[in-house]
Order: sequence, then C-alpha cells, then structure tokens
Amino acid sequence: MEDTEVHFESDSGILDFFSEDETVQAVDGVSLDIHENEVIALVGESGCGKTTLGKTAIAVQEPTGGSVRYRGHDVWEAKAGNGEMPWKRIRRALQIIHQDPGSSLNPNRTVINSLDLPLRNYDSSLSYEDRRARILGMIERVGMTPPQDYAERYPHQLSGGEKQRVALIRALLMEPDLILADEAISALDVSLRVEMMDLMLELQKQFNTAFLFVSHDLSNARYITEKAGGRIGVMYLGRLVEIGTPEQIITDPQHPYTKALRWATPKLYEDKDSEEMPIRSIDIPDPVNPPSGCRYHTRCPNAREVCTQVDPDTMSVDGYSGQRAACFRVDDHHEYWDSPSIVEDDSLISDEDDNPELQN
Ligand SMILES: Nc1ncnc2c1ncn2[C@@H]1O[C@H](COP(=O)(O)OP(=O)(O)OP(=O)(O)O)[C@@H](O)[C@H]1O
Repeated sequence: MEDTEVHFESDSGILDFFSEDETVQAVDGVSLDIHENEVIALVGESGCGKTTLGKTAIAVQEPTGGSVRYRGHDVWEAKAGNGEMPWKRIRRALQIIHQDPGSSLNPNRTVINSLDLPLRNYDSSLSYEDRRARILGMIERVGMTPPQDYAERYPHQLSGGEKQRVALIRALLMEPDLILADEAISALDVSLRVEMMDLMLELQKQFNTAFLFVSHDLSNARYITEKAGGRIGVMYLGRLVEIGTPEQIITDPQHPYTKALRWATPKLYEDKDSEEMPIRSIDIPDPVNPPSGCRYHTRCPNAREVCTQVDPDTMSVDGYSGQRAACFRVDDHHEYWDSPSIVEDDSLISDEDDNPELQN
C-alpha cells in the first residue's frame, strides 16, 4: 500500500440542511508493505482506522487516494478489468476473518455446506468427494473432532470459538496469500484467546499465508508477532505512527503515542505506578477535523510549536533496524529541538526529553 487514503463522506441529512457534509479521515497517507508469510499486528484505540486500513489491504475497501497493489498489480485496476492479473485471483488470495464469525456464517447452512460453496467456486475441477475430504480434514485439523459430527452442525450448534475456527477454515480453503483477522479473538473468552492465536500461527506456517491481525490489545499483538517473528504497526487517527518488531515497539518505543499505549497495557509495563501516564489530554480528537501538524500534538507530552504546524513523515529510527516512527524526535538534528514546548504541565516531561545534541 502506498500513500493510502480512505476518506468517508458522511451526509448530514435533510434535517441538518444548513450544516456541511463531513469527511471522516479514517486512513491518511499510510504506506505499508506486507511481505510473504509475514504476520503484522495493527494496534491503536477504537476508531483510529485499523479495520479500514485492513479492509483496504485486502481490497474490500476502495481507497480514495494512493494505491494498493498485490504482487505489483494495482488491485482496483484489476477489479475494473484493466489489469493483467485476473481479479478473481486477487479476490481469492486476500481473505478475511471477522470479529463476529456468527454474522458471516449463514444460520440455515450446515458447516459443510458453508464451506463447500466457496471451495466449489474456487476450484470447479474438484469432485464432491474431494471437496468433502478436504473440508473434513480441515475441520479435524482445527481440533473439532469427530469432524463428521461438526460438519453436519448448524452455526447455532457451535460455540464462539468453534465458529471462529470454521471462519478460519473457510479463509484457508482458498489458499490465500493474506488473511485479515479483524479483532478475530476479541469476542472469545480470555482463556481461549491464546489457543486461537496459536492455532492461527500454526496454520499460517503450514499454509504459507501472511496475516494482518487487527487488535486493540497490545499484549495480544505482542504475543502473536513475537511468536511469528512479525511486526507491530501502531495507528493513531488514521496514521501509521510507528512500526517495528515487537521488541522495538515494547522495549524501545519511539513515538510518544506508542509509549502511552504501552503504559496503558498493564501486562507490558510494570513500572507504571511510579510514573504519570505519558499523555496530556484524554479527549480523543475528531477524525472529521483532526489537529493540524502532527495529529497527536494535542495529547503529546513532548509537543513543541513545530508539531502544531508540520506533519511528520514516517522516519527510519536508526537507518537499519526497520523501525520507523512519525515523530520529529527520532531525528537528532531536527528543528524540533529548538522549537518551544507547548506543554504547560511539564511534570510529564522526563529527563530523556532533553535535546540529544546538548547531551553530547
Ligand atoms: N463506512 C463508513 N462510513 C463512514 N465512516 C466510517 C465508515 N467506516 C468507518 N468509519 C469511520 O472511520 C474511522 C475509523 O474506523 P475503523 O473502524 O477503521 O477504526 P478501528 O480502529 O478499526 O476502530 P474499532 O477498533 O472501534 O473497530 C471511525 O471514525 C469510523 O467511525
């Protein structure tokens, strides 16, 4: 994805005749490459654009700006019939598992019928027996035994975890290159979440599939990306503000928002009793009218004058490790360091905030 933007126009309706239509800037200027078999977790608070970005990556949501490519082919050109790669191939390669699998399974179809239909469309050369054998094998593979019994059940005869497994099978039967797991474990009991993440990771390896795992929970994001050797992307108000390995994000976060997110995740940050929450105002700005300059400046404890005017690009943190953050503070020579602070409550500013040039 390159410089991807998704803006939603919302009509204020007839009653609101005199007010202007509003544009929600759900995703703005996000560039992200998802590599073969890679696991990326997207984190950030509710409404920051994780789902919209995920759906854009799998060509379910059309971007209003920038481009989305699959193996170098523009997916929306392909959909319009203008590309070299058939749209059907792209559609099959990019799959989704929803937060609520119940809503994506037809209540009037048995498990086997729900799974047979897409498989038949995908590969018409497979006989009924072949398809049935493949589906039963997958049902067993995800731990639902005896598979013949589960195959004949209707969705209401399955637990939440079992429905989620059926949704996972449905995605995997397409032999996809990328699966968007959109808060796919959030609705499950806490005790089942780790089990489901482990299952996803096992199947991800076995089927050579990349995963884009959307979660509001940084500790789940850490678990899944650590095990898979993947990356965590942190979103704030439509922007990808930081991306790096789980180690970089958890132990050496560079963006002040990533630091606040880590602070707010108790399992990840045990020292927090001794520190103030590293965030200023708790009011979340409106994505219809995001703050000027850096979108985080209204909440950032390190904000300076320049942050209110200039929007930082995503910069490489040290040039080689792959960690990137959209904050002037990663550049030791940036004019930021000479810009006056706009933070009144300087108790939130710690020693490390001193100008790095002055420290040498
Ligand atoms: N179809 C739509 N029309 C208008 N606005 C939308 C639409 N879809 C999403 N939005 C808005 O875009 C912004 C981003 O939404 P999105 O669902 O991507 O965020 P999210 O980070 O996934 O949130 P959550 O964790 O609550 O699902 C929100 O302000 C949301 O209200």
